[in-house]
Amino acid sequence: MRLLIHSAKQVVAITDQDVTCLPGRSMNSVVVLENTNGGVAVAVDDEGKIAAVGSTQYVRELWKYDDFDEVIDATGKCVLPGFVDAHTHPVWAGDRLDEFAMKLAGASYLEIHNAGGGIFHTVDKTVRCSSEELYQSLKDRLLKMLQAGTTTAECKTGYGLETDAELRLLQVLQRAKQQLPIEISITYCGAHAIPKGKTPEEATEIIVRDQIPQIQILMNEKLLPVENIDVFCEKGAFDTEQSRRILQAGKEIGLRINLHGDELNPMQSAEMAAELNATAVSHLEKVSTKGIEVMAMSGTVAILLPTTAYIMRLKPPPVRQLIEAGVSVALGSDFNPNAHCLAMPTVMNLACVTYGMNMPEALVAATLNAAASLGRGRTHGAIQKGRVGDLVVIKAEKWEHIIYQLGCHHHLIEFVVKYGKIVYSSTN
Ligand SMILES: N=CN[C@@H](CCC(=O)O)C(=O)O
Ligand SMILES: [Zn+2]
Repeated sequence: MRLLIHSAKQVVAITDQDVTCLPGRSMNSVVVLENTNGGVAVAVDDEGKIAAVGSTQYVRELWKYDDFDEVIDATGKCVLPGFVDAHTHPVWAGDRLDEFAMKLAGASYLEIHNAGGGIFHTVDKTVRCSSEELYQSLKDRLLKMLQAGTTTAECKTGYGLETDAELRLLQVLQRAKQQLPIEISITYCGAHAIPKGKTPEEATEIIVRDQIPQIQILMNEKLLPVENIDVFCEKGAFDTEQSRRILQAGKEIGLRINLHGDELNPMQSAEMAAELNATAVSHLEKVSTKGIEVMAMSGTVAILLPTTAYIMRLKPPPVRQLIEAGVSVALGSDFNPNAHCLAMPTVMNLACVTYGMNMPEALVAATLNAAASLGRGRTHGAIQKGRVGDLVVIKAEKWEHIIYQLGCHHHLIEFVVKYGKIVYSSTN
């Protein structure tokens, strides 16, 4: 056996049902295991899967301490599932500190983007950088995410745009997937902006006729493990019909659809996504009532990104309406040069304070529902027998402290565990 955590004050299982997500109002409560006689334990087997969860007494009847490679005494502490970050853009060079100052002075995101800054600025810096430099900065960011409790992250390309540049970013992500202890779900986001000198139609054509077929060849040869396809469906980027074409082409080569939609303008992205049976749509500040209804029917996960809305001072998405309609809501950090946040505890706090979510809803959104947005709702995001042993141990007697103590996750998180292996310890 790989790992035993015993005597915990609380183990937040999230659910005790056989489910792959918690939609709508069912997000409102999480299953928390407590036991006044010796606390609660979690055992992880040699394959990194949870073998048992229950009272310490019960788990100790099944195995002896000596049966485990590692044992953690969690007396007075809480165990949560590793966080799943449903939306990140982690491979890029340069920063956008100047633009942060411009936005503070009143410039809008689209004004900066349309003037050739924003994503274009980052693309310029990224394409000049070597793959080794890109990998080193990616590694640094992903390890910081891990230290903040994220054990699985969705990671997008999108700062290459041209075919070779996008393929290079996919390769950098693949190296990270092979070499780092954080689990990565790779998303191809070649349709992140219209490359300079091209029309949206030309850019769409290149993606559909050139980029996607090249990715398909590499996937077939098992050289690139891409999972999702993304498009920035927005005025000034790809319109809804161009987005539909690109996403459909991605779906045809076996990618899950996971797009940026209805963020700055109502684009009917949610309606289009539901028609294509998309796995997830991110942002949704401007989603329509019809869009919410059809997302609930198609089971498309709504990935909300409170850091972006906070930094850009956007009106929040209709979170309560999404939840009341029965949509599964997930959270992502949206880590990118515009929203420089790597920590899901901060994201959960923002979701509660700025989006009016309660703490169980925020935790479900950062664990099980985020896992569902990456096709991992059966295996990740909860502490249940048979699921992956991805765990966070915090130094607090109630799990809610990880949300409540804004900016203090470094002081709270004692261990981060991936597949039953301790991959971060605050004492080392
Ligand atoms: N909207 C598009 N993509 C990012 C921003 C990327 C950037 O500004 O570099 C987002 O999700 O917020
Ligand atoms: Zn994004």
